[in-house]
Amino acid sequence: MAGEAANLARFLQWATTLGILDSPNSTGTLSACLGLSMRVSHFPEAGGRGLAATRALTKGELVLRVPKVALMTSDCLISSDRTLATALGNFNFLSPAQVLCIALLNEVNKGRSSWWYPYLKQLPRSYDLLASCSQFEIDALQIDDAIWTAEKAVHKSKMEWKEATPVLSELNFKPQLTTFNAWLWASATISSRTMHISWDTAGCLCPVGDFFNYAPPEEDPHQLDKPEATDIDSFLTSVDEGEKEDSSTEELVVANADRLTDAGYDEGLASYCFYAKRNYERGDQVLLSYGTYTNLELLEHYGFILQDNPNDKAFISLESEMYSLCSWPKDSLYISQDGKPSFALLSTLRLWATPVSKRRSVKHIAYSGHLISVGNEAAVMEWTARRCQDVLSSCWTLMVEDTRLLHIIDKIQDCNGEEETSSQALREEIRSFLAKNCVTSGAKTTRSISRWRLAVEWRYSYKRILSKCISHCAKTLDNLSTL
Ligand SMILES: C[S@@+](CC[C@H](N)C(=O)[O-])C[C@H]1O[C@@H](n2cnc3c(N)ncnc32)[C@H](O)[C@@H]1O
Repeated sequence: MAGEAANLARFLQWATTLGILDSPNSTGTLSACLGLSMRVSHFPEAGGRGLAATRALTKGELVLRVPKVALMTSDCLISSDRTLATALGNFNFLSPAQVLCIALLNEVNKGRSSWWYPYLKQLPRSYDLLASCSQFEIDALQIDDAIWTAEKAVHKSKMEWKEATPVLSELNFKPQLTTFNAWLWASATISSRTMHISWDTAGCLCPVGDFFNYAPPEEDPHQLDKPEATDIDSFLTSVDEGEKEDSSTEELVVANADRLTDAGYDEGLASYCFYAKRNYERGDQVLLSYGTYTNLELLEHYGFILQDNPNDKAFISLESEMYSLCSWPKDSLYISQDGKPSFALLSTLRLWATPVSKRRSVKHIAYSGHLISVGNEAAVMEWTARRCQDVLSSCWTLMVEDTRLLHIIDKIQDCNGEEETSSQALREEIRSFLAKNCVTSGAKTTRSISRWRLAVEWRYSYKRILSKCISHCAKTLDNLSTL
């Protein structure tokens, strides 16, 4: 801990000399890069190390400026290292992210002699991104879609590492920096800490700017959802309105493409600039929205999830005919965090539940988000609830068991020993974890427990969405039965 504090102090001093500054109005030489608007603090429940406001901050205010010279980019690392430039020159098939990974490891390999040493020293030692998960941790996700995503992430990392291996050898790195674990560390650093820049898709590492923890964007103006039309008023309206233009799917696809951020590189100021996304009181954690992410995406790219993520979604497998019926993109067919089917999913299900011969004539109603008929709506709700229930039943633990398991994992983390449980499924899962981890070192086990916990938390949050959806369907069916 003392070492960590010393590393942080040295890093902040270094950052100050580079002109990183948390006040846009200060002039002259400052003794510290932070303190005027924010300070480094610890938020155990919301990201660990982060930035706290040292005064009231106003929404839109510039709270941090990181000059270009302090941004770690592939360009700057390569241009200052001829050996690296030559080695990379022989392997021009590598992606920008692979190049940045290699350049980052190259700096780590230099140790104290790296100009970036103070920055490198205070980076996290390990991460909990999906790509770092063992098969046990992946299986703990329980849901096929998530397991597939995690296995794909591991596979992708392995492939990228293998492709990069000849360059790592050519650069004569210390053996421990050529391993897959070292690669995972570098790629997780890049995935979870880089900021967008227009001149390199790999982004840049932004000292101090990468201390901001995440909060989801307040609202997502690009959501595909439209107002729901499940009630009888909108049903009647839709019948009165008659034929309407189909909603433009193209527009919706384009709308989902760009991400929201409250930071960006400012050419005029030649700095990366961070703005307060809302008003903050002194002591509040100052947060940044890295973008709009589901919990699975947060886990994949950043290694954490949010208990209450307004952008979380559950994807359920649909009949193949459903995908071909609709022109919405696949990723718009989901159940939202509140348990309601997305606009596109509901429209698709309504069309699918219509007899084939009638689909053409009701397509415009379905695509404008309106209920087609009471019978159709009831069929849609019954199908949706059944599909959600099937997924829940296919999981080897119930939600209540997941909650219990989280409690047990906390006890294991606190070294309080074993907890009794009457659930056979939980006993199996705990036994399997202990069997796989008893031979590994303490630090490794701690990481593994933390990733196992994340997987259980994730599956619980997914099941909660499905269970909310079942309640939503039951409520809608109830309302329909009174019509
Ligand atoms: C850009 S860094 C933020 C600073 C980081 N906490 C640090 O100590 O350097 C992003 C990482 O912080 C953590 N993080 C950020 N926001 C979080 C949140 N709301 N909840 C939990 N962890 C969070 C995750 O580990 C994520 O990968």
